[in-house]
Amino acid sequence: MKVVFIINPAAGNGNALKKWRRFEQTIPFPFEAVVTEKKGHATSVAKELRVSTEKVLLVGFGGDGTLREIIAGAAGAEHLVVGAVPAGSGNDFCRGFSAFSDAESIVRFLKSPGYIKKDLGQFSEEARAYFVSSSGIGFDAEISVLVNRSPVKKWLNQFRAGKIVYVLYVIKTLMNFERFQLTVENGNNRQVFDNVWFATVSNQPYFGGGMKISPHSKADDGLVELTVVHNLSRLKLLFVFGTVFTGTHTRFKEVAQMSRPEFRLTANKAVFRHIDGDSAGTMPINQTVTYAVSKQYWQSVNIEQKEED
Ligand SMILES: Nc1ncnc2c1ncn2[C@@H]1O[C@H](COP(=O)(O)OP(=O)(O)OP(=O)(O)O)[C@@H](O)[C@H]1O
Repeated sequence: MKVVFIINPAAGNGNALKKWRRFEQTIPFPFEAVVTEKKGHATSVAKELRVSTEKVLLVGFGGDGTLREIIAGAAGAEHLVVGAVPAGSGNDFCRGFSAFSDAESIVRFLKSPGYIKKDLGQFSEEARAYFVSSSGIGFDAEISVLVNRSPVKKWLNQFRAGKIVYVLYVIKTLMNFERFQLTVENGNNRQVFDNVWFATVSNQPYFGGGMKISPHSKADDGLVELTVVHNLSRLKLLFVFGTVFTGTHTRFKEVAQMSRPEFRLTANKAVFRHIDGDSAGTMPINQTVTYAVSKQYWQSVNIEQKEED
C-alpha cells in the first residue's frame, strides 16, 4: 500500500512542520510527503490520487481542517483510506476517529490493514460544504473568528500562552453576544428557538478541542445530531459551557438535542459559522440552509486499539 503524508505547516499554531521534521526521521517504510502551500491544497492532493490504481493510505499530519480537506478530496474513492497523526491545536478528529500515535503504529496498521466506512456531513448554500466532525453557528464560532483575527495571538503563541487570548475573547463575547432566533425544520416538524447562543450539527461527539458536545453522535449511522443552546443567562451559559467537557450539559433544559438524517436551519441574524472549528463566514440571514449527511462515504483506517495523542 502506498503511503502519502499530507502535512499542514500552519496547523498547531505553526508547530506542525517542526513536529513533522522529527516524525519523518522515525518512519521505517517508503512514503511520499506533501507539505501544503495554502488552504485547499490538501483537497487537490487527495483528488489527484483518485486516479491511482493502487490502494493509498493518506495520513493527515495536522488538525481538523487538514483532515476535512483530505476527506473532501478522497470521499467516494474505494482505494483511498484516510488516517491521521494529531498535529493541530484541537485535534477533535483524532478523538472521534482512529489516529496514529507514532510511526510504529502505522507499521502495525500496514501489516494488517483494516478499513471502516464513515459518514460525511454537508450543508449546501451556493456551493456544497463538507464537515467531518461538526459545523455550527453562534457564540463559539464568533469566539474563534475573534481569536484568529487577534493581533496578539501569534505573539502569545510563541510563549505557548495563546489560551489567554481565548479566555479573554470568551469573556468579551459573553458580554457582547446578541442572541438570535433559530428555526429548525425536519420533515413536517418545525421548531422555533429564541435567544439562541449557539447551534452545532455534529457527526461525532467532540468539538472545540475535547468538548463532548454531542455525546451520542456516531459517525457511521447516517444521522447528524443538532445541539441548540438557548434561553440561558450569561452567567448560566458559562456554567453550562464548563459541563460540555464531560458531556453532562445535555441534562439542562436549555440544551436541546435531536438526531436526524437532515435538518433545515434558518437564523434571523448573520451569525458567525465554523466548519470543523475553522471560521467559515456567516450564516445568511433568513435563508434556510440544509444540513445532511452522506452515509458511509469515506474510508477511515480502523485501528482496533484506538490510540490517543
Ligand atoms: N500552507 C498553508 N498555509 C496556511 N493555511 C493553510 C496551509 N495549508 C492548510 N491551511 C489551512 O490551515 C487551516 C487550519 O488547519 P488545521 O485545522 O488542520 O489546524 P489547527 O486549526 O491547528 O487544528 P484544529 O482544527 O485541530 O484545532 C485549514 O483550514 C487549512 O485550510
